[in-house]
Amino acid sequence: MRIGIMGGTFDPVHTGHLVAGECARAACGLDEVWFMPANVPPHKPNAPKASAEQRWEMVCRAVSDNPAFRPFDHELRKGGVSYSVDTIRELKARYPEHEFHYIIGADMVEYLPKWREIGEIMKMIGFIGLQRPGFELQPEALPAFIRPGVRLAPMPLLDISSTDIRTRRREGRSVRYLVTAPVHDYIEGMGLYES
Ligand SMILES: Nc1ncnc2c1ncn2[C@@H]1O[C@H](COP(=O)(O)OP(=O)(O)OP(=O)(O)O)[C@@H](O)[C@H]1O
Ligand SMILES: O=C(O)c1ccc[n+]([C@@H]2O[C@H](COP(=O)([O-])O)[C@@H](O)[C@H]2O)c1
Repeated sequence: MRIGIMGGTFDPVHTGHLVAGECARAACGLDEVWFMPANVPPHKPNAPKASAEQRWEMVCRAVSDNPAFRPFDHELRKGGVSYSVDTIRELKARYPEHEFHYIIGADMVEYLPKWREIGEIMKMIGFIGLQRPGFELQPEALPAFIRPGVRLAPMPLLDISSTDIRTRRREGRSVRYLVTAPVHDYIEGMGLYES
């Protein structure tokens, strides 16, 4: 099968992530998209606000109504810092029958040259890049060894981020519809991201 890996901190998972996964699936003929929360994201200076268990629960709730979406706990189970080079190596060894593609938003496309062992990663997997407000998708600006490995998929610009959702919650503002209803219920029920 053709599998899209949607990796993220998902603190919390939001509608932008789901639309990105769906647009990548449709544009690139993916059979499934696996939503994989990072245990410790490699490049974020601050630890996630929600626990690994809470981020996992939100991802499970967010994808539960879509048969083509799956929550995938590989990096949470493994623990430690979630370097993609290790994850991709492990996935290819564990699932030789699948063809993997890595789905990322425009901010991560810009950041790709800084990923650990990016040269090795580009030999193992292709990326699907999606537009995101505030970031230019400029494949021509990427180093020559990365450029051919990044395919762009169209997506309506959605100015939604986990940071904004956490800020809204801290300020007592609504996040309804920025996250799915089951995720919204969970955030409210647990009092997540309140001041
Ligand atoms: N609105 C969006 N449109 C397109 N891609 C997105 C969007 N939000 C996140 N992504 C992509 O989803 C992946 C996971 O993102 P992440 O979990 O860090 O969410 P985030 O909203 O960027 O979080 P934060 O605001 O906490 O940094 C990344 O590849 C990111 O580029
Ligand atoms: O391996 C790396 O060096 C690396 C650097 C930055 C991001 N990533 C991965 O990219 C995905 C999106 O990251 P984030 O932090 O925006 O949620 C997530 O799966 C990260 O583990 C990976």
